[in-house]
Amino acid sequence: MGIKRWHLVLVWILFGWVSGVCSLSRASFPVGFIFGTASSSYQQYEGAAKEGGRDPSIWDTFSHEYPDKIADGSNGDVAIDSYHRYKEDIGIMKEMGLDAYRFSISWSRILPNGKLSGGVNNEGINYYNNLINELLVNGIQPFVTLFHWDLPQALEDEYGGFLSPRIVDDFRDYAEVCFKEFGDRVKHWITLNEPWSYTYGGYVAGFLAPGRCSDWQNLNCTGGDSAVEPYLVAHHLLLAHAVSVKLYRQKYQASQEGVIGMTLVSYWFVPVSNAKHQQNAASRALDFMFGWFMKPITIGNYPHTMQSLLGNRLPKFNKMQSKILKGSFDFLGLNYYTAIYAAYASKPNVGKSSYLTDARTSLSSYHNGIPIGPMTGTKWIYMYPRGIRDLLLYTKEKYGNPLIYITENGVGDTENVSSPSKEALNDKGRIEYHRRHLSSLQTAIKDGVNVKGYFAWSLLDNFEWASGYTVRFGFNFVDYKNGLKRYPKLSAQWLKIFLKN
Ligand SMILES: N=C(CCCS[C@@H]1CC(=O)N(Cc2ccccc2)C1=O)N[C@@H]1O[C@H](CO[C@@H]2OC[C@@H](O)[C@H](O)[C@H]2O)[C@@H](O)[C@H](O)[C@H]1O
Repeated sequence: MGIKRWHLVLVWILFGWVSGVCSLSRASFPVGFIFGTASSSYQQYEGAAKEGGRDPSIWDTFSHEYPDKIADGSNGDVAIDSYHRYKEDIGIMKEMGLDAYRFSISWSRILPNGKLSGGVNNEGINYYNNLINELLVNGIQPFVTLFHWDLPQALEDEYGGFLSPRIVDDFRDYAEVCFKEFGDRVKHWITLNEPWSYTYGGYVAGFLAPGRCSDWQNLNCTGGDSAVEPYLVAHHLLLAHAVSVKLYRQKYQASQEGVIGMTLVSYWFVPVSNAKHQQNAASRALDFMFGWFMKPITIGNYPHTMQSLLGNRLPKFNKMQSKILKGSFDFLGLNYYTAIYAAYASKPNVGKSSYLTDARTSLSSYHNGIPIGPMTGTKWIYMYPRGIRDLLLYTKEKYGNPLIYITENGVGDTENVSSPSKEALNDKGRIEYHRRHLSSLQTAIKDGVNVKGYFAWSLLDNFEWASGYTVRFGFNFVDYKNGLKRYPKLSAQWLKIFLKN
């Protein structure tokens, strides 16, 4: 029986698929596409919590006062000691062939008591100058986040941190010190990392600092109101962002020629069926997580769904605030980890409101007992690579195709490995996760999404907030029991080859 035409077509398709998937490399992406890794100051990379003139952040307080809220009762006092080892770590980045490094500045290392009036800590300025200079001499671009959740404790004590509008001017003053001191060499600024996570973790569910939520939610919080405080905190985060972008554009951008944006995180929400009310539920879920911040920085106001469902619980922007918020980003940082099913949920019959139920949606990683994607080493991350493309296409279509950098994507291992064993370094699951997400990202680029870079979370294992050191996201293993020695995992070798070709 002769080879039929459709046989040839099938072979051609299979060959194309195999060569596409297997030969994915830097060359699969546009020339100039930036590949990097991401990190943050307190959470993972700095340590030296009490050294170099730094004063406590809310994470120093939270991890020391509530060790039971951290899986292994640990903290970031030493973390992985990048404060002293940054040259070694930059050597690892160079060896891997990375183009850029995203890190955050510790606010309380620059302004120990949070305010400009309290004085600038020159040891902090020196540390970050050394870090930035070492990156640049090694041909690595710094992408700098101003706020990655480690608020100076002094501001939390004085006026409740982001619960108060007073934070807006203090954040702007802090941002200006950074623009002045580092802006001649830092050309990519990110004002906030994941304002949703800071708000949700710190004021809705209470598992992140400062650990606030409604008492009736029985989540062992330190006080708070999950129906009101999250919307106040988010409002002040947005205003702090907007006044800092305005300052940068008015006073520094012309001479320093950098760009500034914000990093948002979102699930991709999959409706449990095509029924209209289920599709609307998924859309509402996106508004309450992504649109909550993306809409204000795009058009200067909150999503209509939030306005109609929340009424007076949602603060309002005045004309001036709306004006400075609208278009307050040159690029969007987008963090994507996983997708989740969204279903319609009726208004809860308990009289109490909470962000947890305000969107009238029920979220689950399972539908009819089937997970949304293969499980991974991290309990809330199910492999759903098409979600990065769907979220990018949604952003392109709904928010005017902005310039985007994927500023975090990654997966953690939770095996209780404590030594750099063969098994611990053999992280095939991480290779599969990143390869599949990069393949999906490549498709999104072909679909016309304006994405110019990808930062993996994370270069090194590190302190993972409520999970402490029990979850490992690094391409490089850190031996916490033996001098924080760094060991490349299999994924580090894979990424090095990916970046070379
Ligand atoms: N983890 C987040 C928040 C993602 C929100 S999506 C999903 C929903 C949810 O409730 N959680 C848990 C959560 C929410 C907020 C913060 C941390 C963890 C999610 O991660 N973002 C980035 O993820 C990275 C990996 O997060 C880890 O994920 C596994 C968790 O067990 C661990 O505590 C967390 O640090 C962090 O290291 C970065 O600092 C952070 O920017």
